[in-house]
Amino acid sequence: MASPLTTIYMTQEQDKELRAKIQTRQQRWDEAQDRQREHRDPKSLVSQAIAAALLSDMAEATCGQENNTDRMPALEVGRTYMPSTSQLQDLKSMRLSELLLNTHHRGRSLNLKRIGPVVLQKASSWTVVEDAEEKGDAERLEIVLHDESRGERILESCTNMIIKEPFFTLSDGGEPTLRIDHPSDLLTRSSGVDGNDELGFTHAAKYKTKGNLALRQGDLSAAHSCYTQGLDIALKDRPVEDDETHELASDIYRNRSHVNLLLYRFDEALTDALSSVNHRTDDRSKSLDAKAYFRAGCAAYRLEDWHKAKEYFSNQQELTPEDRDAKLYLRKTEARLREQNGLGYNFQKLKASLSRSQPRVDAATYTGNTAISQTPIHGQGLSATNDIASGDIVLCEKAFCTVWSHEATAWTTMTLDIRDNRIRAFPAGLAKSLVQKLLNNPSQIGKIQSLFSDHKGLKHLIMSDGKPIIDTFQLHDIMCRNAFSPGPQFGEEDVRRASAGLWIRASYMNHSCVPNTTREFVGDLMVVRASRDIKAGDEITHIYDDSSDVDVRAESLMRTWGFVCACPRCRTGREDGVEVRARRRDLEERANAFIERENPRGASGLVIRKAENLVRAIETTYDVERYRDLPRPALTRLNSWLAAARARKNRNREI
Ligand SMILES: C[S@@+](CC[C@H](N)C(=O)[O-])C[C@H]1O[C@@H](n2cnc3c(N)ncnc32)[C@H](O)[C@@H]1O
Repeated sequence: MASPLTTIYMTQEQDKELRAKIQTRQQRWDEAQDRQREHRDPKSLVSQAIAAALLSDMAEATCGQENNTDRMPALEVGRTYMPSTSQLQDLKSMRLSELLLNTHHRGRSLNLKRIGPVVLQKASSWTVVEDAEEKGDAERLEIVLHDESRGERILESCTNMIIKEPFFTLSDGGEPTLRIDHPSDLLTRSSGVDGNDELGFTHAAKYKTKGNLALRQGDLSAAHSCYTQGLDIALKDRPVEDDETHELASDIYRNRSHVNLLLYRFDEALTDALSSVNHRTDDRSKSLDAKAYFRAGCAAYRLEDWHKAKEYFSNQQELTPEDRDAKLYLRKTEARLREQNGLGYNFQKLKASLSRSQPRVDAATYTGNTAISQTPIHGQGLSATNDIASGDIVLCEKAFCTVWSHEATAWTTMTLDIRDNRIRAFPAGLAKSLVQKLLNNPSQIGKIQSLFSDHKGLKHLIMSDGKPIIDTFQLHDIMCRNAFSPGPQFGEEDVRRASAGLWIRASYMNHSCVPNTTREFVGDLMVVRASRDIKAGDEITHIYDDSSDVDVRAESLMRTWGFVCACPRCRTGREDGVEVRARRRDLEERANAFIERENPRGASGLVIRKAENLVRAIETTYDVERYRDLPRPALTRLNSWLAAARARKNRNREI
C-alpha cells in the first residue's frame, strides 16, 4: 500500500502450491468423516508433541527468519463461527471421551490438564491435554494465532484450563484437534500461584508481599495474580469499612495499578488507581493518593482520554504541588488537548522524536473537520463539517495499533479465503497486537466492532467470566477492509513482515479514484490534507490504490476491499479500450525508466526535449473531451521531473 496493505504478487506456481497445501486438508477431512473417533493413547501423543517441539526449536535455531514467500505460514480463512458468549456456570461439563469430530459442543465445557510440551509454530501453538477428572484419554489442543496474554504464551503458562463450548475438528495437518480461534473461549488458571491457601486477612497481606516480590523480579503476570488473589481475600472476608482491611486493599489496588500499566492494561490500571484513593488528609495518605492519581492519569493518557488525564494529574498536583512528574505530565496533557482541539501540531518536533526504536508519536488525534454519516458512495463515510481550503488539514489521526516491518511483532501470512477463493497477504502480526490490545482494554472494543466488515460478528461488548468476548473472525475481516500501511519510514519494507496499522476515524473514508484528500504519515500519525477546496457537507474521500491503469486498480480494489469502483475515472478508463491502455502502460513504463535514468539536476536541452516528447506521446492516449475533468496519472511523475529540470535550467540561466 503506497496504497493499502502490501500485496504480495505470487507466481502461478506459488499460487497453485499454496492452494494445494491448504486444500489437502479437505481430503483429510473426507477421510476423517468415515473414521470413528479412536482412543488416543496419551503416551504416543505426548511423544509426538516432544518430537515436534524439538523440531520446531531446531528449525527456529537454524533458519531464523524465513526468507521467501513459500515459507510464509499459510492459513485458510472464512470458516467462521461465533465465540462462546455463555458464562461458565451456565455450561454443562462434559468429558474428553464424549467429543464428536467436526462439532461445536454448544452448551458444554471441558475441564482439561496439559500433559505435553507446547509446540510453537508461527501461526499456532499446540499441546496435549487430558481430561482433568477422567484420566486415560488425551487429545491435541491448538490455539490458532492468538496464543498470548500479558506478554506470555498462554499454553506455556498454564496447566489447568477450561474450554467453553469446545470445537473439535481437524488441524491443518489432518489431526483431530480441539481448536481455539477465539481467545475468550479458553479460561486458564495461571500455574505457579496457589489459589487455595487458607483464607483470611493475614493471607491477603501475604499475597501483597508475594506480589511485590514477583514485581521486583519482573514477573508481571505472577505479580498481577498475587495482587488479584490478595484483593479477593481482603474484600471477601472483611467489610471495607474495617480500617486495616481498607488500607491493605488500597495498597494492593495501587500496586496492581502499577503492574497493569506495565502490562498495557490501562482500563484496569485506571479503575485500580481510583479504587485505591483514600481522600484522607494526613501527609502519608495524601502522598499515597497523589501516587494513585498519577497512575490514573498515566492510564487515561494511554487511553487517549485527555480530559480525564488532565483531571487526575491536576489532582496529583494539588496533593503534592512540588511533584515534577505531575507538572511534566500536565504540560504534556495540555499539549495533547491543544492538538485534539485543532490548535495545531508541532510537526517538526514530532518528526524529530521519531526513530527506529521509537516509531510512534506522542500526539493526539484531531478529527474536528469531519463527521461520520451515511454517504452515497457506500454505507458510512466521512463528511466535512465546514469548508476546508486546499492544503489544509482535514484530520490527523494517531493509529489505534501499528506494527513496523523492523519490529519483532510484525509478520505477514498468506491466507486463502474460502468465501471467494482468493489468496491474500494478511498482517497477522497486527492482528495479534490488536487482539491483545482489546483483551487488555475492553473499553476500546466497541469502536473497533463498529468498523465495516463482511463478517458481522458481535455488535457490542460482552463480558463473560471476567473476560471480554473477542470474535477473531470479525477482527480478521475488519482488518482486511480497514488496515493500511504507513509505508517505509524506517528503512526497507520486508513483504514478509510488512508495516501495517489501523486508523479508526480514517477507516470511515470511502475510496475515490479522484479523491479530494492526500495522506502522509509522521510515524503512526496519519495526516490527511485537502487536495482541493472542500465544501461543508461534501464527502471526504481518499484513494485506496493509486495504480494508474484501470485494470490493475480494479483488481486491487476487488481483491483487498471487495468492491467494483463505478466512478467516472474508472468508466472512462475502461472506455479507452485495450489497445490504447496497453500503449499508455508501455509509455508509462518508458517514462518511469527515463526518470530512474536521468537526473533532472543539470539535464541537457536534449534530455528535456526527450521528456517533452514522451509527455506528448502519453497525452495522445487521453481523449481530450472525455478526460477534461479527470486526472492523467500516467503523466504525474514525468511532469514533476520536467518541472524540476526546467526550474534548475532557469536558475542556472539567471546565475
Ligand atoms: C474502510 S471501509 C470505508 C467505510 C465504509 N463505507 C463503512 O460503511 O464503514 C472500506 C469499505 O467501504 C466500501 N467502499 C469504499 N469505497 C467505496 C467505493 N468507492 N465504492 C464502493 N464501495 C466502497 C467497500 O466495501 C470497502 O471494503
